[in-house]
Amino acid sequence: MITAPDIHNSLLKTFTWEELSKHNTPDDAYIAVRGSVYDITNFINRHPGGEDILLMVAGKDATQIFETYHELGKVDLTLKKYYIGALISNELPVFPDQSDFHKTVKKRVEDYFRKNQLDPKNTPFIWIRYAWIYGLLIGSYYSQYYIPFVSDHILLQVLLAIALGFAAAQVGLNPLHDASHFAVTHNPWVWKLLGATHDFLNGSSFLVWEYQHFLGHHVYTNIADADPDIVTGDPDIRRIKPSQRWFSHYMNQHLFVPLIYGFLAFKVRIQDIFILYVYKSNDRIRVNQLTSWHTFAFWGGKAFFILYRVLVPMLFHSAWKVLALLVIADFTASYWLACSFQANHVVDEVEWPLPDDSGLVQTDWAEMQVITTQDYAHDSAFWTSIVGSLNFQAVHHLFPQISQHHYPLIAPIVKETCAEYGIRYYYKDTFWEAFRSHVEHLHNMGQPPNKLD
Ligand code: HEM
Repeated sequence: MITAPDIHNSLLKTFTWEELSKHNTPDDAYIAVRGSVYDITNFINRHPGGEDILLMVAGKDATQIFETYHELGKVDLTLKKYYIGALISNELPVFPDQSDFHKTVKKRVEDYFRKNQLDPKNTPFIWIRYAWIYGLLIGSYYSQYYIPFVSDHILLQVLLAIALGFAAAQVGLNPLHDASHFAVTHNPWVWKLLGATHDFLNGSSFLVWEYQHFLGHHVYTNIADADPDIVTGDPDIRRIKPSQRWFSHYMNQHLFVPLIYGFLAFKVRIQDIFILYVYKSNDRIRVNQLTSWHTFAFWGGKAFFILYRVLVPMLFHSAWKVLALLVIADFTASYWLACSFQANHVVDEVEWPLPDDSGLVQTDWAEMQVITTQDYAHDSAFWTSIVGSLNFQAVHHLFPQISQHHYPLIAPIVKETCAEYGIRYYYKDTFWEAFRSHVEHLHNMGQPPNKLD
């Protein structure tokens, strides 16, 4: 754990979170870790994990991210060199010092890779998976519109649109997701390029996903007003967390809410623009200045998506047909993604932690990752391969920096350590049971609160 260097108290410079937030550019970058502030401006372009990561966390408290993405204590001495003062207030919830469970599970998993001489991020199998995903996407797109026999039969086109939607979801669940956690190779350029395939092939921003998922959801899982995945209005279309006010239209939400998940992909493409250019924030997660690469990938991706999915096909087919096939593919991708995300966290069994009045979450961060998560179907190679290993969600939340290919190998270590420390591990035997518990959760959250008391 990082502690402030031994400096006389009178020399200690202090920063509020608002002051910290102003130091968020490449020429002036501070971060906070465990209540200490560090000026990392001169380290940014020397960071072995690449510049982009540090530019996203600049001006923020990066405690959990810093501790997750480095081996236990390995880079603490490097960080200490940049110490400049203490953080005296917090923008978002903070967590207690790492518990014994947290340190033990991390050490055991790190030892496992050392002992077996395995590289946590490199495995040839993942490239085979990426190859069939990109192959399916390009093949189903091309044959749907440009191979004469196929493109003359609407039924075949519809089937290929479904295959295209499935492949688009797989891009999200695999290369995009792996790259956003730096879990494939040690090369920041590989992460950048794989991430950009989401911009160009799916029309959705890798950068916005990073802010939402890597900086938001993974740090503040299921914490209301901090986890961007569970942001809701008041009232909203759905009630998913106990802290939300109840309105009568939630009564039958379990019947209609799953139907609207089909609009996810469309919503995200539009929302991206507002997050980066209008609000400059993804709910409570502030967005920093964009690099020229990010600007290129964002606008280049949107333009290429419209070109290859709408304008070029319209040269060969009627507009209504192109739009109908786009909607079919989008609905397939959206349902696939939404259903697998919801089955992991928005379910009855898991916890919905809230910070106390001082902003402190009472549970250790790693323990919180386990108790806010539901796993399923660990024994099914089929489900593991088609949900991008998200059925090992607890392992993924504790060790997002490790290749998904290794999750089945380290899951027993995580489960045993949880059992040893008395930490509940929520598990369902099948995906369908896990998804059913999402629908049950919607049903229960839809009832007037005192009816369930
Ligand atoms: C807080 C956000 C940060 C994240 C998400 C992050 C992420 C990473 C990642 C992914 C790597 C591994 C690259 C690889 O796969 O080989 C890495 C390596 C490294 N990072 Fe960071 N980093 C962060 C901040 C920092 C800071 C502030 C410092 C020090 C001032 C630092 C020092 C290092 C060092 C020394 C390494 C090499 C470690 C090794 O050899 O194993 N990082 N970081």
